[in-house]
Amino acid sequence: MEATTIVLFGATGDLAKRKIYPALYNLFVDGKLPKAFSVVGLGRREWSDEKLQDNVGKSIAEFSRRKAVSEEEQGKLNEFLAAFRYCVLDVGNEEDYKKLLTLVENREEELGIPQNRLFYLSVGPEFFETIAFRIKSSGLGTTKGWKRLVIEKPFGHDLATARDLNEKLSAAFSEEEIFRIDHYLGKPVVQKLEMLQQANPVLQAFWTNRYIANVQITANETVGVEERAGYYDKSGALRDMFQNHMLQLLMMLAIHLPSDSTSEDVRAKKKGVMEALVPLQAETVASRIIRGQYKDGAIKGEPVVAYTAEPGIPADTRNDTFIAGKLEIDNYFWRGVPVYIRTGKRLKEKSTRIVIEFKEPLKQASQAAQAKESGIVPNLLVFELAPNEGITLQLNTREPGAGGVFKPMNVDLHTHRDNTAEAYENLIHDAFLGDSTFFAHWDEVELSWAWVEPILKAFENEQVPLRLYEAGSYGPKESDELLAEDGFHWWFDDIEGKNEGKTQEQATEGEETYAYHANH
Ligand SMILES: NC(=O)C1=CN([C@@H]2O[C@H](COP(=O)(O)OP(=O)(O)OC[C@H]3O[C@@H](n4cnc5c(N)ncnc54)[C@H](OP(=O)(O)O)[C@@H]3O)[C@@H](O)[C@H]2O)C=CC1
Ligand SMILES: O=C1O[C@H](COP(=O)(O)O)[C@@H](O)[C@H](O)[C@H]1O
Repeated sequence: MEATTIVLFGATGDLAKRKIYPALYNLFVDGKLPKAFSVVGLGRREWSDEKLQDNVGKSIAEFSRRKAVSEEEQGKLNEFLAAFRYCVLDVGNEEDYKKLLTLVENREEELGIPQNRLFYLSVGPEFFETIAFRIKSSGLGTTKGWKRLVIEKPFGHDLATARDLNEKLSAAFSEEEIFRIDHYLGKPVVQKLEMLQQANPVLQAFWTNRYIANVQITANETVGVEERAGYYDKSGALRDMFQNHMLQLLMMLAIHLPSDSTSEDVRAKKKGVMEALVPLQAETVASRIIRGQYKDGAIKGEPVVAYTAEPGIPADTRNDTFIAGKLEIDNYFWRGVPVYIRTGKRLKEKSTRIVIEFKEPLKQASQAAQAKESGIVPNLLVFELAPNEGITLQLNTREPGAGGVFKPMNVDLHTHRDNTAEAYENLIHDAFLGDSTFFAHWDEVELSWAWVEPILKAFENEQVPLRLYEAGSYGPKESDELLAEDGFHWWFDDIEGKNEGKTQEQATEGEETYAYHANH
């Protein structure tokens, strides 16, 4: 891996503290950073190099999956911290960039490394354009090595602003140099989706409308708006989660990849999925999309306030904290397979998963009824992203002497091993390598915004009712009805509450299956 200087805008901020420093440290310990690297942290705060190093050390102690406990580990940590320098910079101040350029060049000279520069924008989106412009105008972007831009979400507020931002970034960086982070693409199970398909012809063969009855993508959260009222009330679940993370999961799931696929192939296929996604019309939005907002309620026995009573949220806000939708992909593989997506805040449990429900082989009504009677459930392929990670295939089995009654049995295809790399580690490592497979290409971002545009308009024009749901529930009942109309239901919702407060693992302890609500 080539020697690199990371220029980190937003080095004093929350994301750097919670995600970026721990990720860099774990990569360093794993020997996955370049042998020679340097980090130049930036912010307006009057910090010194030592103050930054001290804060990075604290962030690792608090947030890293690896801690520096032993003397040897402490030595390694000190070696890591020695790579950090700090520079006070206000993004709008041209003079500050000159100072920064001098510092970066001096460091490159000191370490004897080429001018490979990775600019990481961990700042608010209002600064993205200015920074890209200043990187160019100050000469920071004129390197004898390579340059890359890693950029956090949100990428635009709608289609027009996203296009505008992209145009401005393109004046300073080419598409190949822009790495748009969508941290869901860094999640280990999501990265396995690609590999599983490529390496297993049997899965490829079943990945079609011939065998699949429906797909369900869920990202339920228990947290509310947290400290981000200002951002979230202008964003809502649609912009915050659906336009990016949820549609990225859909793309990753729906692509068909031959075993020798390249990064370009993956991106071309993802673009193809977005192009095949049946657009919603103003008249169809209300029948396909459920918009929700949480009322007060209780989560794991603790009372929580309504969204409108959260600090910093206007009492009359119509913002969406929940969204569910029914989508269709009109291509050879997926035509006729409904894809249901839901995500929301203040729901009963944290659960992020993709469920592929396979068709029932028994076609006749009498046989289907008989199958139900005897306990047969559909085959499911489940990708569990959170709170635990795992990939499971649910099959039916019958023990001798059990009165002919079937019961579900799980085949574990992958289980989480402790201390594996986290999303940010995977993504930052790829950015060092220049591998953009798991970053969002502009085409995908543009098509995603274009697809959600009618929903944004319909919300604005109040064409979709705002359904209030109790905090601690699974969202508005209309979200269940969306599936019920097609004869389906959301898998694994713990509606009877028998797994209240338990992790999925605890919930399934001693059971042969984790299909603990399969009979819903
Ligand atoms: N936090 C998170 O979990 C996530 C964050 N993101 C995204 O990451 C980005 C950063 O978020 P987060 O770290 O939470 O934000 P914070 O508000 O915690 O940090 C903002 C950073 O920007 C710096 N900054 C603000 N104004 C200026 C300025 N005029 N000139 C120079 N630096 C400035 C601040 O430094 P100083 O105050 O010293 O100037 C600080 O380091 C955002 O785009 C956010 O949407 C994405 C996913 C998750
Ligand atoms: O990007 C975001 O993601 C988090 C959820 O991420 P996860 O990895 O915990 O599933 C969400 O809480 C936040 O609102 C959103 O901005």
